[in-house]
Amino acid sequence: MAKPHVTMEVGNDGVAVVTLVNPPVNALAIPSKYLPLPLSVLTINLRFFFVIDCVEFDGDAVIAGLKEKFDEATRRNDVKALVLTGKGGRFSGGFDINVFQKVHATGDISLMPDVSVELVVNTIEDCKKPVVAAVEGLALGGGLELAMGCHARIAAPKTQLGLPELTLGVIPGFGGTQRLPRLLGLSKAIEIMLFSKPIMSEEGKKLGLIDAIVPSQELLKVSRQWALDISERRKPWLRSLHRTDKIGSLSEAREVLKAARQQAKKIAPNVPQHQACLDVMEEGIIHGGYNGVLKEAKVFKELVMTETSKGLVHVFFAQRMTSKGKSRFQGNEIARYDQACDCEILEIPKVTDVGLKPRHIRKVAVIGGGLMGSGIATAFIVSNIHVVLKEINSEYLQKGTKTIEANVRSLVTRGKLTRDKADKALSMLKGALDYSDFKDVDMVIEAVIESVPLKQKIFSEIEKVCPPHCILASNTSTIDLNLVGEKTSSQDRIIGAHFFSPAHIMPLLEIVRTEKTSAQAILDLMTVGKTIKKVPVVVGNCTGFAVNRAFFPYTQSALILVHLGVDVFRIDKLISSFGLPMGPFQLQDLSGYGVALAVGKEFANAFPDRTFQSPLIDLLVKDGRNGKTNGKGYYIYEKGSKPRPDPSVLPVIEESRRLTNIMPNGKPINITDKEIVEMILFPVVNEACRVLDEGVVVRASDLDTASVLGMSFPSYRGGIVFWADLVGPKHVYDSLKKWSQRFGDFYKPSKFLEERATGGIPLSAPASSSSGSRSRM
Ligand SMILES: C[C@H](O)CC(=O)SCCNC(=O)CCNC(=O)[C@H](O)C(C)(C)COP(=O)(O)OP(=O)(O)OC[C@H]1O[C@@H](n2cnc3c(N)ncnc32)[C@H](O)[C@@H]1OP(=O)(O)O
Repeated sequence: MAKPHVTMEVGNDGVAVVTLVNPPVNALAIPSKYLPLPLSVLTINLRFFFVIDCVEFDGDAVIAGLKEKFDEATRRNDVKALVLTGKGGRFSGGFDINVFQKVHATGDISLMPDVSVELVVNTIEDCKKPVVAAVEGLALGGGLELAMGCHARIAAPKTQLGLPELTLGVIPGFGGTQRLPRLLGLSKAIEIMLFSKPIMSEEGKKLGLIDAIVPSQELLKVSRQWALDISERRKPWLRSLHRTDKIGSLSEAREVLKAARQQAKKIAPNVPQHQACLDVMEEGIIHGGYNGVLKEAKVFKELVMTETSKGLVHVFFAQRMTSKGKSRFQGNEIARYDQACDCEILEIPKVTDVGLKPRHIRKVAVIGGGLMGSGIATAFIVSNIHVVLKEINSEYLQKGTKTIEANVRSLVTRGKLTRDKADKALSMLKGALDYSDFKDVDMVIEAVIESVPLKQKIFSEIEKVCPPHCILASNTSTIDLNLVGEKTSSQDRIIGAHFFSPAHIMPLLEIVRTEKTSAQAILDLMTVGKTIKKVPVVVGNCTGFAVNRAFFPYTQSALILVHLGVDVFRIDKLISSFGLPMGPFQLQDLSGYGVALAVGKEFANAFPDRTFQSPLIDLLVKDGRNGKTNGKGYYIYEKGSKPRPDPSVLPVIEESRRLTNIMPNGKPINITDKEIVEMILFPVVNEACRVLDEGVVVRASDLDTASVLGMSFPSYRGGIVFWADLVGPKHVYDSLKKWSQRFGDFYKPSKFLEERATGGIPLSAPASSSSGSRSRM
């Protein structure tokens, strides 16, 4: 892998073209002065046992290279003007996020370079010669900020422009909070930054961020000419930071900021970067752009060190790690460093490390057109993959087809799909009432109800009608796949493709392998999973797999608390305040009591020592409640209004409490808000420890990704294992131990947790850090 660098070519026209070279996204890397020696951290958990072995490379990084080339161009008499661009059709994906990770690992903020004044203001914006940015593909974060420091921006069509820094727990740090409002107005700038929503160059042109859009092949030619035109005063020489024309009056700006602060409180109540971003913008409006830049740099550095940034940066890399064969070196604990490619090899054991090539999946059959089946079918057709949807009668088939049409329409309404693409997608769907269309499918995904005999029947039928290469997948969320495939002789083709509802929207795809599933089937499903824009996480076979298994104690513990006398609505409110989209009882209303009962039964069979038997759901059903489906559960659901707590559910809960009779001395327990949250989430951590111990996931960060994408665990907390490590395994262990003595074995700490907590080892440390781990991979 070539080292990140910057090139400069000076043409006969007197224009120096300065090019960022750091594939794949031309991230703005810093001199690797303090980079750790890769091998020193390979088996050590990066976040907790970081060892710094300094090695000095010189002059190879993008930021240092940029300064050097600009200085040279300024000095040279044959250079009249400059064009800044990126190699490989992508301008820049921004500042190198690996540096954040290193700062988090070492706690050394001095690794962050001071770029915003020295490079963007002094070197680029105040350059004695005009500078034009030639932008293509994407200009995100620091990439767009460099472009905004230039005196004009020429873009290729459909270039993505955005400042997504808030998704990493920081704010733009190269002057973006100051220049974006000055270029396109305060309201639009706030929208782009607060929602981290990129715009296309076409919109950028309308708003004034982009000066011209030209075809890709003319980008450099036009940019060179534009730069010469500025130098010869045929075009204006504009410094963004000096502009005020789009900001409006101070009182108008304050009104806009006030409204944005209210909105930020709603959309991001638990994180600091949204309010900080608005404060920094306000500083620039009141005291001028340069002071804004200074405050931005200070706040940026403070935010980098927050737990929010640590969590979000962890999630950024964890998501990209789930299925990667190779990756640039990041010091990941699970990886093997490969000197030949100067990268690390992140393997899915016995899948990505055995030299297989993925096969192309062209046609998929989905069995069952219910909520899950129709969502899955939608995900495939919108990614240009043919789907045969099979149902048992024409009424169900019609219902399934209608749901798919509605799904596709909703994607159009939300701007995720054009009308043309929607029509094309729907033309790729075919309904079927028998197996005649299955003879040339590459994969079948069964998505019928959770019934072992029914699934066994279906799998023995499809084994006969599908071609021998066809992958036979089940969307079961809990049932052992060995059972599903028991009546077939195709165990090597049987695999779990566990989507999360709504399947066309939720990004997680749990790929469940049994001991017999072939590596080829796993690789193919991983590959097609990425094609349909899912994040595939390969997991081992056990009841509930990784996500549902780790999270089954979530509802269980909430139920225990209710039966100990804690109010359901208090629990839901606290869990929402913690950052999950809703509490466990509203979730039960939403997913339906039938699902809760069926899934509960599976877990009770598999883990009888840690299930809590409660009559509550039966009592709710007897009381005419079915959750959201009939508008009445713990909450009342009415069209057009938010769910409202239903006080009439309280006598039903009282009856359930009377029957279980677990309140100490018959009295509700006294408990703090913090303890409620911990009593619900620490059992999840405990189960996650068992999942890690049994090797159900390849690496701890996969469970973090799965918890964020499958359970909507707040990404700014980094995922369930990451969060537990921040809270401290010792605290989790001590609390569970205390509760187990008071409330029973449900809370008993697992062996893995005990070992890690007492040994002072993070839960995310690799298996070799503690003894006795088994693997299901
Ligand atoms: C001071 C400044 O204000 C602070 C900043 O600039 S912070 C950075 C702001 N920029 C961002 O947040 C952009 C983050 N990146 C992305 O959103 C996406 O990667 C992308 C839209 C650029 C490309 O997406 P896509 O084509 O799907 O490829 P994706 O797999 O995500 O990325 C390709 C590789 O580039 C890496 N990468 C992307 N952006 C990166 C960045 N800014 N720094 C370091 N690596 C980056 C990814 O980690 C991945 O590496 P890998 O192949 O070794 O795993």
